[in-house]
Amino acid sequence: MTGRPLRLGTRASALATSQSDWVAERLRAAGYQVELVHVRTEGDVSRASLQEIGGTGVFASALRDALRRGEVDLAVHSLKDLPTAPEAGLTIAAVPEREDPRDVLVARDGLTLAELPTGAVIGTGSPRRAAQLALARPDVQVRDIRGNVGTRIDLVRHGELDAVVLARAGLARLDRLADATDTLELDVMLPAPGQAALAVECREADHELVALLERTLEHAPTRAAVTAERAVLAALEAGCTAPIAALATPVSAAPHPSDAADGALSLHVFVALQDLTQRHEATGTDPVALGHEVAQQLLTEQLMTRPDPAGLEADRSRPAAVRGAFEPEPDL
Ligand SMILES: NCc1[nH]cc(CCC(=O)O)c1CC(=O)O
Repeated sequence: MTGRPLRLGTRASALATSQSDWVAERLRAAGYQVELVHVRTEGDVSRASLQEIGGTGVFASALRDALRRGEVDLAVHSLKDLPTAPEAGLTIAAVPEREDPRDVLVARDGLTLAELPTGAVIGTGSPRRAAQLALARPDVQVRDIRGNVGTRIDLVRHGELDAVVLARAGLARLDRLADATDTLELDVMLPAPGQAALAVECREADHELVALLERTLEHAPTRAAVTAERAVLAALEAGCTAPIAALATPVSAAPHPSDAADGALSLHVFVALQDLTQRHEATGTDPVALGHEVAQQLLTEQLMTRPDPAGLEADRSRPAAVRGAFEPEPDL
């Protein structure tokens, strides 16, 4: 690590570049030399839908290959786009402090979600967002869209859609927060597991670099929160294919802010399975155990309350939750 700059592999998209630049700047401020190396990924090249090109991790895999081949030393991912399975030979050496995890609406004429007229068309490629929109506004239409943040906002600008839903963190990183017309509160729109957090990955065997990244970039409360959120995802992915939202926050009921450092987390989870939507909340101190506990509660409840297929067919009056496989949110 002495002498030679650290090679940070990045995709060329505006969001990936801004995230990589942010990490590079932090490392430079700590006294290290960093150079950015552009890596092309299948997710950037292909216009096919994410499901066609293989689902999870299409953006991460080319970066990971470059890491394993030794072409780059570290890579920055949006944590919510990373599959939960650990990657042999690589490690997430640091999870920096997350941004505001909420989703926002970018709507025409400065409209909020509540102000959109009946029948308004809202674009999103995320079954998680579609399911929660259907609950909050059963009267709007959800249209499946793809593309990076700029492309999505342009669909509203050009009048093809009334609104799109995006992660506030993505807009913040692109310095486009001014485009947001409404911040969706957590009781309306729970974010994806890991949303607004970054993962800084490197080779497990680069012990010096692992220690350097941890020292310079790691934020323990964010790591604990996303660990709980991803534990839910990992546990539920095995057993169901529903859209999943999860957010862990430090329990802040403590009378003195310093008491919150005892590590207690509150974990909120939303799952939409056909006509059945469930929300759960639990508190605990062990992130993985907490995630598994909530996943188990959801699976048990689902087995007990799942309506029979005939009932599902007959009851068309309920909000149309999304009937699709879980997919990590596409594009960028
Ligand atoms: N899958 C797309 C993606 N991946 C990360 C972000 C935003 C930043 C983040 O959530 O960390 C976005 C865009 C979006 O969902 O609006």
